[in-house]
Amino acid sequence: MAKKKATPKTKSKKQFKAPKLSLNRQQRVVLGSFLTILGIAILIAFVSFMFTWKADQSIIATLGNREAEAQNWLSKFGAGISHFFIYKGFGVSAFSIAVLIIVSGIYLFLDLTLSSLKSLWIWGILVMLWLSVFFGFFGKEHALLGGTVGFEMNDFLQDYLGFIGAVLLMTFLLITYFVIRLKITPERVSAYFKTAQKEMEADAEASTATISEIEQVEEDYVPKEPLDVVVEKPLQENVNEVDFEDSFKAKSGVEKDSTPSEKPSAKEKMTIASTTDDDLAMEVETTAEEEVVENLSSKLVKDYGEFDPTLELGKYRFPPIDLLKDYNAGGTGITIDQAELEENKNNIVDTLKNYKIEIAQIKATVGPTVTLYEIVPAAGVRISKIKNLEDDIALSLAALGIRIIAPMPGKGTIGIEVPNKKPAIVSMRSAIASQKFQQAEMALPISFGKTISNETFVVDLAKMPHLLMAGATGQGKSVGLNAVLTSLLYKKHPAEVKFVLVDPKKVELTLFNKIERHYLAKLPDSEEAIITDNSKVINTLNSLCIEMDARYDLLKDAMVRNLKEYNAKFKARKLNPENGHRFLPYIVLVVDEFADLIMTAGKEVETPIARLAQLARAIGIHLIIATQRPSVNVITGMIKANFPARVAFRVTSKIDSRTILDAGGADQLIGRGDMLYTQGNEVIRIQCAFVDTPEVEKIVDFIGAQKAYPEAHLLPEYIGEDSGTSLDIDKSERDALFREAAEVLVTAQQGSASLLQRKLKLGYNRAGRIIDQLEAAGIVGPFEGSKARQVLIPDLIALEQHLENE
Ligand SMILES: Nc1ncnc2c1ncn2[C@@H]1O[C@H](COP(=O)(O)OP(=O)(O)OP(=O)(O)O)[C@@H](O)[C@H]1O
Repeated sequence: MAKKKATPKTKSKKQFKAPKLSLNRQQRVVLGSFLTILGIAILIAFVSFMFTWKADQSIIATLGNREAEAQNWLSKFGAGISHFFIYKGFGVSAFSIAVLIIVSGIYLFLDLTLSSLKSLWIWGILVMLWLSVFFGFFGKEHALLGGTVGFEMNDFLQDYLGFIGAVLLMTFLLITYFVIRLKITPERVSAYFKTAQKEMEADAEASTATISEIEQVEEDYVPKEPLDVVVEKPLQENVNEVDFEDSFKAKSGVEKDSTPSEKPSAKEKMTIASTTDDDLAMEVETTAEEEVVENLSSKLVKDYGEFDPTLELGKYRFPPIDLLKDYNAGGTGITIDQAELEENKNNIVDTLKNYKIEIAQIKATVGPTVTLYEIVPAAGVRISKIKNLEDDIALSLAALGIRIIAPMPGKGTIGIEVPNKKPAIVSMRSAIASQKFQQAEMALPISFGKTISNETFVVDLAKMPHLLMAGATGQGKSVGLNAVLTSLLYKKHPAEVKFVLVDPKKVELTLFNKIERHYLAKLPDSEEAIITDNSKVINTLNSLCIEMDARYDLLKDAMVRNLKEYNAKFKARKLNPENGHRFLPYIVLVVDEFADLIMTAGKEVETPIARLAQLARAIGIHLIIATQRPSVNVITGMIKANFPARVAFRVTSKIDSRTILDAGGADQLIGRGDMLYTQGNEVIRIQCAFVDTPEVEKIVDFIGAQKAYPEAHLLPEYIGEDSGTSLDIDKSERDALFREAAEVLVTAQQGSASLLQRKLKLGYNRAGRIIDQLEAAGIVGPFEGSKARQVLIPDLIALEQHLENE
């Protein structure tokens, strides 16, 4: 069955894609109406020609003459065209040309599938030629029947084959037509007669049968039930696969609904057929069921092509590479300084010798910022001994940022990384232009920079699936974030990825405001897409959780396991948008300064972040969280467990390095984009690609100047627990302790629920309720994360007045 399906699919694709692509809907309507009207005109002319051809014969030669008068209903045009097609052409069979033109026009006008149209034309013209030649037999008596072409062709055949030969050839062509076009085979003909005969017999029996006889007949059919399964199976398949297309749903619905009434007759037919003729049973099945299954999504794909999510911004152009600066253009690329290499090598060998460590071999790899010296110690030297000498070796090399990797994973050597005296800047331009990035077949490719061996380091954010970034201030974190965002902007269409940007520092990510309507996602009620207010972060995170749940429901409904499969199915038009299905872009949440967020909102932020991190990988929501302070109260166990991919820029202490990487080393980096990356086990040293603010600005300007969506991608609305309650609170429903509570807060000038709990000895819920009532009364300000609310009344006297004036 699968084979069967594949063949017509590819065939039809080849045949009918071209006309689909060349005309848009308006052009189709115009062309369609033109053809329909032209066809009708020709038809009228042809009909008229049947009566007026003799009268118009004389003016055919002088059609250009305005004075000449034609009898044809369509005057000279009608006379001319009819003369050409009927008299000179194919005789009466030329009528089929008019019909074909009308049908083509209707097809275009109604935007019907062109596949059947093409075969209609081919067969129509063949039939016309055959008829024309056939009528050519009578050409001498009736010139109009076969037309000149028909007569001449017939004459030609007769010259070579004789009359009998020509008749036999024409008969053979007729048989071929019946067999190929109408699929009439001897078996079908005999089967048809047999069925007709049986039906007639059954009718006759039924008319004479008594009620008991009918019951008897029904019982007779019971043993043949298994045949039902054969009939029903395709129907079930149909439902599984379809789910999506409403039109199909409607169709299958009709079929299902009609099953009770129609099925018995089908069953009857099958039963009769199976006892007499197996071939008939086959015919019934395939024509009724297969058609529908085949039609489902493939019909839509055939007609409209695969769904293209980028179509709305079809003219979108990706930013050109020239917007990025080439920092190495002036020759500041990686230079191999032989003297420096030699000096470092000697230093390493000498230092190790001082500690009685003999080296068998040493090899250097020069990277952009550091050079890796790989040493193979002489036999019998313990690795831990070298590792312990890390600081001593660093001292004797007089360099900051020495890192010892003992042993090098998978190499059997010990690595000593020594910073270069003249580090090279790795430009974002080179990272983006690299073949590795350009050819990356990844969902969300990120070009981080270059490894020690000068290879561009490209990873897939979708596989990470979340990224934690840490580094002390000024070590390259913001540049790193920009490198991530730039990578995605260079590789992903606005329809494919959306960013949710959280920037409490208010300056780092504001640049991206310009691409709000292209790439950003926001809450429906918020003005700015970039979130700078911590209290709004909570709503956004919860909204992302809602989006996550909604996406899981869609995936479940579509019976797929992840976003990639879902979108592939959607593109193949197997999911019906009317059932809520839509193309799902990846969502990348970027939080700059996570520490700040945790400090102000604590658990309220941590819980949704952890939930998203745990569950969102399959549905295409990926988190990137950056922090200056990688302390354990910021990067909690729960967060760490769900962020296997980590990036560490230089941090100030070994403890911080351990918190972020579960290993030391980040404290020994040299800064300026020198970073360590891990995705579980191996730690890789990378020089982060450098992208400066003006470069990012150029990119967002370039994108921002292009046609955009009407608004930013909207996330689902989240109604926070605290919002909306305040204004509805009725005065009469105020708590008995309302006044006392107001006095406590005004006296303390601190709007906190816990203060009320302590002073009035209340439970948490009641204190919370009173706070809401106080907010509604305008005594305390709105909720501000974990900070206490502002008290809006300065003292008790003012409170008295405020309450009296209410
Ligand atoms: N990959 C890099 N290559 C070269 N220089 C870099 C790189 N990354 C950062 N720098 C240098 O370090 C400076 C500070 O970088 P950046 O602004 O990214 O630090 P930061 O960690 O974000 O600091 P803060 O946390 O205070 O925002 C940059 O202005 C730049 O001069």
